[in-house]
Amino acid sequence: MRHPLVMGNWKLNGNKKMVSDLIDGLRKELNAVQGCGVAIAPPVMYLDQAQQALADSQIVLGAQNVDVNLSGAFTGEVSAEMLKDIGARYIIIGHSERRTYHKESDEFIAKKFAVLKEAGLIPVLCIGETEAENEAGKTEEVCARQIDAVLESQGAAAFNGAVIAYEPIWAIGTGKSATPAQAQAVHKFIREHIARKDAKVAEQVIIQYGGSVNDKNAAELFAQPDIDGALVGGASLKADAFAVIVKAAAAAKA
Ligand SMILES: O=C[C@H](O)COP(=O)(O)O
Repeated sequence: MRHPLVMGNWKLNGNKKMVSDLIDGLRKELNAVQGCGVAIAPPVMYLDQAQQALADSQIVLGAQNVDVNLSGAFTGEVSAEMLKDIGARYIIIGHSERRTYHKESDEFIAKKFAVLKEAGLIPVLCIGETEAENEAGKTEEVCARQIDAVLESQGAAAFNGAVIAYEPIWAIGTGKSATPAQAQAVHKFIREHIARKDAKVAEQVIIQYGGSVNDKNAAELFAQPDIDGALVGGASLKADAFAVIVKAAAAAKA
């Protein structure tokens, strides 16, 4: 039985006070929630502060990126071992903002996936199509290609214990979420695509939806059978809104 996971991607936002205030708020709001995994991915600069603030809570630390290299002359990078050392567990890779602004390819992201698995960390593999691809009817083709980069290099078993976040790019930060039916159709396709290689792996893999998830639309998204929680951007910066999303996931999958 899959458990939902709601993860907050803080992106390039925050400062020391905000980290402290937001985590205080989350701890209060989410104190008694059960049945839904919760993670936050603050900017790398604040991971240590966040980990200390999360002590003895059920909220798990995550991170927004990782390098493919483990150590050496790679200025500005952060390794899987460093993330592990600091206490992070869920690591976002392949976010469309990195694919776009940092020109990360499917193959490069697949390498990050392998590095994280090797380190015992949990990849949160973001996939999703642009608006033009969506309008051209290429959503499934794009998602399949992005997943295949991992499937073909590492096999279906690599998705054991991993997380996929389906994030249509046209829905990110736009206030225009995919409808529950639209998202469910793509999630079902993703699960079936993996099931062609390994049905057991496909059944357990957590497939989050991301893209303008908020406290108003979360419940109807989570009511869909293949939507296992969310990767939340903007709404993860407010403790009360994020808590409503987490509680909606817990209630939908109880
Ligand atoms: O990683 C999170 C996604 O990019 C969604 O961001 P958003 O909730 O602000 O649309």
